Parts: sequence; structure tokens; C-alpha cells
Amino acid sequence: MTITIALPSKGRMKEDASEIFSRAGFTITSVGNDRSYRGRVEGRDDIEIAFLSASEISREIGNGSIDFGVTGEDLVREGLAEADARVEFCARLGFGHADVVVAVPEIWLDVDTMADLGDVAADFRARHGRRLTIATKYWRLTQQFFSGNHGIQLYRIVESLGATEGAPASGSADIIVDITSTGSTLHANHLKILSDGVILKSEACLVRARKPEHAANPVVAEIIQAVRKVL
Ligand SMILES: Nc1ncnc2c1ncn2[C@@H]1O[C@H](COP(=O)(O)OP(=O)(O)OP(=O)(O)O)[C@@H](O)[C@H]1O
Ligand SMILES: O=P(O)(O)OC[C@H]1O[C@H](OP(=O)(O)OP(=O)(O)O)[C@H](O)[C@@H]1O
Repeated sequence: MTITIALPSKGRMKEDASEIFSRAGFTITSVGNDRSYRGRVEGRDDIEIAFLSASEISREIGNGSIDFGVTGEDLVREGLAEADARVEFCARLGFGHADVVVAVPEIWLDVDTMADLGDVAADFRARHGRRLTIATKYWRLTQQFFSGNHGIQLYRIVESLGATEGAPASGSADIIVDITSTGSTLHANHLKILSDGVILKSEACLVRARKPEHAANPVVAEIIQAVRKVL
């Protein structure tokens, strides 16, 4: 059985992901021309490479159409219910670091923790005639964290597909859940992270779709071991 590994075709993870595989002894070349979305590993007919975007990789790993992928943990956990049952996080690769955080306007001086935010959410309708709104593209992680971990039920998610940090200033939401790496975008938008508001510390991971046939395939273990060795 051929094993398919999906690597980011563009974006911030592309170079680092290919580099790790070449250090691990898998030299990747594109099939056809440089813009091709398929590749191969030199000297290996038992491995295929697919070049996809980081978000596509998390989707394809979820439906099992690829065996391995390199993508952000945030994208996998957001894209997949029961992620740990369906995929294995084989290795954390040390790049693509980003924290998924809850951030509120800096001027909310009395709000520093999720418990404080829970109090705000409970009073919100009485004070403002509507629920607290959260701008995010991380629906699943937000619901798990607010409702599951912190018992906060009174909020409404407003879908944001870009410039999430601008939502409180523009009035389209009260607070946000988004990723941050240097913190400069939050700072520029006068937002602060709650002290216990880090939902997930994400980085690029080697992820495997859990498939029964992998147990009998030595190439699967070989790939995991070779990558772990160069970290
Ligand atoms: N500063 C950052 N901004 C956004 N994502 C970051 C940042 N740092 C690391 N990442 C991680 O990079 C991944 C997203 O990468 P990228 O934007 O290249 O992929 P994508 O979502 O497939 O791209 P696109 O949205 O253009 O299709 C996520 O896992 C995210 O956590
Ligand atoms: O904490 P910081 O270092 O400021 O980084 C965080 C920001 O970077 C990303 O946006 P980016 O401009 O990269 O665009 P994207 O959302 O399209 O990836 C992300 O969506 C945040 O807005």
C-alpha cells in the first residue's frame, strides 16, 4: 500500500515542513513542474506526496484520504470532532507556533479571568439587551472552552473570516477568540488576553490518520521514527 503524506503547498509552514522531511532522509521533488500538487520521495515508490494548504490538510486527514499530514494543531482540533480518536499527533515540529486565545478590550479593567468574563456574560442581557458576542473562526474550540471548560453558556458567536481583532472596535462583536504569535496585532487593536484565556498552544505537527491497515505497514513506523529523530 502506498503511503500518502500531505505537506503545505503555500503559506507560512511550507518551507519548514519540506525541510524537516529532507532532514529525515526523504528528499521531495515535485512531479511535473514546480507548481504541481503532487510530489514524490526520491528512491521511494511506496510514498506519495500531496501538496495542499494547511487547512485542507487537516480536512483530508480527518476523512482519511491521506495517511500523514503536516499542519497546525489548531486547524486539526477546530476541524475535527473527537480529534484524538481519529488522528494521532505523532510529533510536534517546533515551528508554526501560535496560541488560540480569548481577548477582550483593554478598557475592560475589571475583566482579567474567564470567571470575570462569565460574570460579564451573565449580566450582559440585563445591561445591554443582548448576549455577549464573540468574533472568531474557531467555533468548535470556542464552544468547548466557554461551555465545556468554563460553564459559560450565555454568548453568541459571530463568524469572522478575517481581521477578527478589529471586531470589537468596529462594533461587530464584544470580544474575540483568535490566534496570536507575537501579540502585536492584539496590542494594536487594544485587546488583552485573559490570564487563563489560552485555549490552545498550537504548533505545526506531524499528524497521522488512524487507519487499521497502518499497523501492518512498516513504512508508517519508519516515517514517524525518521521525523522524530531529527527534531
Ligand atoms: N502569525 C500567525 N498567523 C496565522 N497563522 C499562524 C501564525 N503563526 C502560526 N500560524 C499557524 O499557521 C497555520 C495556518 O497557516 P496558513 O495561513 O499558511 O494556512 P491556511 O489556513 O491553509 O492558509 P489559507 O487561510 O491562506 O488557506 C495555523 O495552524 C496557524 O496556527
Ligand atoms: O500575534 P501576531 O504576531 O500579531 O500574529 C497574529 C495575527 O497573524 C495572523 O494574521 P496574518 O496577517 O498572518 O493573516 P492570516 O490571518 O490571513 O493568516 C493572525 O490571523 C493574527 O491576526
